[in-house]
Amino acid sequence: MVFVIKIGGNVLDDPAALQQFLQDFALINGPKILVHGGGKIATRLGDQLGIESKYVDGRRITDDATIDLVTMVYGGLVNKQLVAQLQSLGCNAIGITGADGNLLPAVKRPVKTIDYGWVGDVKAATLPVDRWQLLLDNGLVPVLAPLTHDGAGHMLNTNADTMAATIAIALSAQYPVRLIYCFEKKGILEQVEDESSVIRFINPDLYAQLKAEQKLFAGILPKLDNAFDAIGKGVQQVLIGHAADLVQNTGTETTGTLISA
Ligand SMILES: Nc1ncnc2c1ncn2[C@@H]1O[C@H](COP(=O)(O)OP(=O)(O)O)[C@@H](O)[C@H]1O
Ligand SMILES: CC(=O)N[C@@H](CCC(=O)OP(=O)(O)O)C(=O)O
Repeated sequence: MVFVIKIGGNVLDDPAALQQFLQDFALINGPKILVHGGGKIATRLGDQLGIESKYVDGRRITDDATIDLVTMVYGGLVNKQLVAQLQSLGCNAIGITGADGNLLPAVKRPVKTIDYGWVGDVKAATLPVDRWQLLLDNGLVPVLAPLTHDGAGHMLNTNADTMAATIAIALSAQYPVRLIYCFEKKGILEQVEDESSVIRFINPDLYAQLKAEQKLFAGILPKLDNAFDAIGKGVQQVLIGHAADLVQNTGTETTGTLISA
């Protein structure tokens, strides 16, 4: 089993929660990949530099100044701090973006009604699975920043949830894969303020119902879209759960919200 694990911005921004998560991640046996976000940190550093953050449908509008900002923040600061922390825990992390080794080819999102700027779209079919296998077979643990490139010399800002789903889909042709989205809540919650209201299993019908009841909003919507896309394209299991529950969620008795084929 390969674990593709995504860690989101709220946990990255909480040093104690992050330290616990990385300790747990380091202990997972077998091949694993960590995909990280960092939107919240980029927004804060952008504010300090006078670069305003604008989002449409959960995707950051990425102009010239913003692509430089996120390349520095995601590809530099966040990625390398994660690698250093994992190395200190005995985990042989190798920090990369989708541009490195052309591991995650992308195209610049075409302008339709909205111009997202330097934002990348990725497709599982273009992923060089054999090159990922080279890393995994040699015991390296890829730590992937949410950046790709356009093949014409530009970096592209790319949603971390979508990158994790895309990698999981591509690898699922070769391995059983569990995709785990770790964030700061116990799972998809029936009532967002009530951590005891975890919905243990979700399918497209329940998703549509919860959406109609307006029980889901903001970042959880694209996360679920990515999760269902992954299941529809061959990933065996997707788990959405708390970063602090990672150990349990890599076992057989999971907690959090499970979506399975
Ligand atoms: N029903 C729900 N259950 C859990 N989270 C929800 C729900 N509805 C909305 N959310 C929001 O979705 C957010 C998670 O999405 P996002 O901020 O994009 O996470 P991350 O940055 O970790 O990927 C939660 O912090 C929460 O505020
Ligand atoms: C295109 C796009 O929106 N990219 C995201 C990439 C970071 C990310 O996904 O971070 P979280 O998972 O922490 O939200 C952004 O810049 O916010």
